[in-house]
Amino acid sequence: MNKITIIGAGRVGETTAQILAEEELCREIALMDVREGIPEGIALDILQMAPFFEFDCSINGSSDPQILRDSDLVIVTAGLPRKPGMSRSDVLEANVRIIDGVTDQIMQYAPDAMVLIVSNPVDTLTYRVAQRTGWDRNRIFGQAGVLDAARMASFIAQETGFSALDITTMVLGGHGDTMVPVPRFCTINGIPISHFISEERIAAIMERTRQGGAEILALRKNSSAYDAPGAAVAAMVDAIVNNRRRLLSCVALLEGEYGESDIAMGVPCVLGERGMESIIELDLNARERADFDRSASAVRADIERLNSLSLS
Ligand SMILES: NC(=O)c1ccc[n+]([C@@H]2O[C@H](COP(=O)([O-])OP(=O)(O)OC[C@H]3O[C@@H](n4cnc5c(N)ncnc54)[C@H](O)[C@@H]3O)[C@@H](O)[C@H]2O)c1
Ligand SMILES: O=C(O)C[C@H](O)C(=O)O
Repeated sequence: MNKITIIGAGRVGETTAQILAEEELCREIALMDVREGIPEGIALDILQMAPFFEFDCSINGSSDPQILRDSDLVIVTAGLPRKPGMSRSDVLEANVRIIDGVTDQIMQYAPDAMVLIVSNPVDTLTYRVAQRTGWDRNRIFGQAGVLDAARMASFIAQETGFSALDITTMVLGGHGDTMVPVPRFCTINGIPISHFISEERIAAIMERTRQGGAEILALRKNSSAYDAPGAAVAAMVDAIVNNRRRLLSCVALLEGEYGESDIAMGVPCVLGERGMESIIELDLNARERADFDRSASAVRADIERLNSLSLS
């Protein structure tokens, strides 16, 4: 891939840029932020890591949206993070106004790009970008399940003492308190986690996963998570850039899959060079289905709130 632009040079944007550079996932990284000087400063700082990490891609920053020109992929991390005690939905109203402006800039300067949304509430904002652009849904998708699955895998690694490398997890639904970790699809080198962990402890890990973002927010106080989120975004970029066709939980616009439409939420997707290439429909059991439906209702409530706002 030639050029990736990150809109929002805050904590998640900066961490993502660092990892993209270290892993040399494209030839050119651009950072854009409304805070003048900040994106330029971050770009210069990351560039000076090049001799240590041995990369030679270019990194530039600007507050001018023209920096978006020629982007193959745009990553959106612009917007407010929640504060302790808030839900991700509490920043919807502030962030949709930011996301609308950013979407218009992407449509003007990078009309052929794919767009990866990170800003919260990520399901509703991915839906919003899809609606506003009208672009094919393979080009518009969000990051949530890759991070949530990594959190669950790290908790399972702590619980069992096994390497996180061997742990595969799956988290579906909206990226909120109703997210749906699916233990039936969680394994340690192919062996179901129920072989190693009691039902009671699995339930505790599922709940800790649902609260994974809030746990970090409570500890960090002035900031929500950004290290693992940056790594999760980079993993998605790697799947696209290298056309790996990885099966990852992504926020995708549903068109009848899982019995849902006119909504975006976390489902297993194939991620490759064309972006969100397809959605895998799993045969959920009654319990999983009920949890998925509950999560869809929570996302739908946010979409209804979004639709009731007077926005241009
Ligand atoms: N989906 C996920 O898994 C996930 C994970 C972590 C964070 N997030 C979300 O990502 C967002 C960013 O989090 P953060 O910790 O980096 O916040 P932050 O405050 O550190 O950074 C946000 C940046 O956005 C910039 N910004 C605001 N309006 C802009 C605009 N119109 N154009 C360009 N830049 C603009 C701000 O100046 C700031 O630098 C939050 O909404 C947060 O909740 C999502
Ligand atoms: O918790 C948050 O608000 C940020 C992000 O969604 C996360 O899960 O870390």
